[in-house]
Amino acid sequence: MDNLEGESEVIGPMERPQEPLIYGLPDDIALLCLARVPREYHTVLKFVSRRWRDLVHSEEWHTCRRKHNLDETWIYALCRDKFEQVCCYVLDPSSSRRCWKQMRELPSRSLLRKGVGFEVLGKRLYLMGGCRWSEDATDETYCYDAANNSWTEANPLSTARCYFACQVLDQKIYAIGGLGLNSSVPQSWDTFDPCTNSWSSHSDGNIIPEIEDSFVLGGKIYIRCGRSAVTNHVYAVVYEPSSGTWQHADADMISGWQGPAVVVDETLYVLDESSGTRLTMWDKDLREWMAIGRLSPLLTRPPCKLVAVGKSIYVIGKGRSTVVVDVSNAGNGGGMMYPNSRIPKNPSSNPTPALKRLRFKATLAVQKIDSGGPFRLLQCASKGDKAGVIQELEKGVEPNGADYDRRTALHLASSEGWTEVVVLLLEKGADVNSLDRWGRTPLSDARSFRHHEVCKILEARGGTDPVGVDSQAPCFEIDHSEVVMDEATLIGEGAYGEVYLVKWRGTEVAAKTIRSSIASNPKAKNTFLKELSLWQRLRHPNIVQFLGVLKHSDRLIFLTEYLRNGSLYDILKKKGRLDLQTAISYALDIARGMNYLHEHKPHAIIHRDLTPRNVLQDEAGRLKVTDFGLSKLAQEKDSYGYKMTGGTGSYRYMAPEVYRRESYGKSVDVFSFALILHEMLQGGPSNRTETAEEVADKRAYEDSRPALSSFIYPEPIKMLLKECWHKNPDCRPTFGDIILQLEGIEQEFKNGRGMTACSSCVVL
Ligand SMILES: Nc1ncnc2c1ncn2[C@@H]1O[C@H](COP(=O)(O)OP(=O)(O)OP(=O)(O)O)[C@@H](O)[C@H]1O
Repeated sequence: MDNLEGESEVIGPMERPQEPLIYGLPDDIALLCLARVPREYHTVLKFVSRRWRDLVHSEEWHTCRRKHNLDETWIYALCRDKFEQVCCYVLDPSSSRRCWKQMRELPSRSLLRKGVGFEVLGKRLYLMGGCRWSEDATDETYCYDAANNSWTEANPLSTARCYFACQVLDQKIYAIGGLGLNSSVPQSWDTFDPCTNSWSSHSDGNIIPEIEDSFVLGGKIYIRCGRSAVTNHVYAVVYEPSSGTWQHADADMISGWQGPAVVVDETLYVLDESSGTRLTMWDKDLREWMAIGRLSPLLTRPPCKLVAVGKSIYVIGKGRSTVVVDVSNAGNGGGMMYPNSRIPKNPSSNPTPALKRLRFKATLAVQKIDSGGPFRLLQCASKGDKAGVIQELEKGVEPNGADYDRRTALHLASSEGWTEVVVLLLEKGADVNSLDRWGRTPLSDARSFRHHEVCKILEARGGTDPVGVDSQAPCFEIDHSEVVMDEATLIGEGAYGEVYLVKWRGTEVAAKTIRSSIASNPKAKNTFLKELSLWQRLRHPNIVQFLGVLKHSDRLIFLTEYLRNGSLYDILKKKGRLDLQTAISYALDIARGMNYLHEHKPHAIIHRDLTPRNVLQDEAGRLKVTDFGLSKLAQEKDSYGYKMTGGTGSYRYMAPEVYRRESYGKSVDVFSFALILHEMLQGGPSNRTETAEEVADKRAYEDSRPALSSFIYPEPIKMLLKECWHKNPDCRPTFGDIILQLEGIEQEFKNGRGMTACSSCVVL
């Protein structure tokens, strides 16, 4: 607007008549058309012309959008990063690619402040007051205009304050109580009127100190201080605008205000975080608090903040973990409540310190060692990064999963780099040079993973490494004479060649033969051997174990462990649809194996070709992932003269970005995983009438996804699938997240409540 006025002074409307917004349309109609453009595209509009830019910045634009119900609510979250600096994130709840995005520039002076006030008024965001250890409370106020995406210094608060409450009532900002430069600040409040662009100050002895939470209900502001640790009493007061005074609030209503509160449609909701996270609602007619439901501790990361948008409550916890609950669908009764959706956290942020995870694993290992029983290490590895789960486990809930003997535990700990667990196991008598069945010692494992700390510990205790595997080492070679190839039984055929069941030193193993079109091409053979040497360093219960390459063979043949039950493809073909519990348990197996690959150091291993054919089952029923990394070769089909995707149908599981030949990352495997989980519950692939390539094409260019019938897919599984096959790769969860979600669902199932799927929610 300033620019527009300034410009008209120089040029003048008489000299150059203003161009219409859209040629051939009167401006008022053009404005109505343009105002319909969603907010995420406003930046694009601004680049069209100066007039359009000024229009998007103008109050007229804002008023027009509001008048026609076109205005959109975005959520802003003020956070503190690991360097204790203030940072602000924004979320567009209506976007199909919902993700928290960081706002670039914040006023530099407020970056290190604490106790800053933060409030939204119309299209403006206000950052008020705050203090630092080296700076008293300030009255500085900054204003962010969402329309032109810029911060400006605004009129300062009447009173310098920090750690105060902020609310908006009757289009005015209230900055209430907190701490300041003198003792009267906690009993005072300032109001900001945008019409006069000024602050005014007031005081009232009833305002409580140390305000912990606030909300506006029925045209009144409620504030409460922390609960008394002795009496558990909640103390709150309410502001009556008619008299301009603060009075004691309704005791019954306030009694349930035990956590962060939010108002939806003039109804008060509170998230009680005292044990787990429970959503409750104040029924003003019955004058009592009603339990709405519990949110899984796997999904929420307290302490949380609540924000209401329409009928949805956004529960935003640590690390901006966000779940959305639609209160019109939430039902009540206090049972487990599944959020309507979940906003994936920013993939780049992982605030959990590694040490915490390590300690947690060690704790469990100690428990198991002391009780003389076997160990359960893997579950700790995958669960350790969620505070909620740690608490749950510490309360004595056993993780489900496999037990490990001391030797296997030591091998696992060495390859995972669990220093403390390695020390514990050695102290408790584990053999430092115990060989696994592939002839490797814990030191071989630690070296191949470059876990230097673990290597030092093992070397100091006499650890040796007979295999001598390091990153440059060639593939472990197996003497041809040790393998009985004459009695080989053909068990399958894939893109690279045939697979045989053979005996190696008396043990049944799978021998994979590689087509001569690859083996005779030195470059291809080299790449292949490199991939195999990476595979040989991996060991995980959900990864098929690589054994070695046959030495002096005229063909390229490598051996892996033999999985008697065949592939998941065979299982689904034979059994059809799996029951929910089996599907979840299988999905967990795959996710754990994949998580191990994705967390591989120094570089993540991307499978690229995760399909039911590449998931095999052992005799005990456990699923293992195989053939990762090898698909890199298959993509270069022209040079090697063979084709990965057509025959085995990998196109059906291909992420859109791979099909479109765009750059891609780990999340391509998450996409494939979703289709496998979908298939397990459905009994086979969807769109069977179409060719695999047609299916992939539609997924890539028409965003088509398999149907999710409510009769088959319970709500939490639907949610998970939608997240995993999200068209934006950045919005897909990691396998670590997937494991947590699946474990939560599995736990609910095991608790005996079962799941009844219905169209809108899951009743547990
Ligand atoms: N280690 C194994 N133990 C038991 N059966 C196996 C093993 N490896 C492979 N198979 C069987 O052999 C079949 C062919 O395997 P292979 O890995 O060569 O091809 P694929 O996975 O079916 O297809 P692609 O090569 O395109 O990934 C599998 O479907 C499976 O039934």
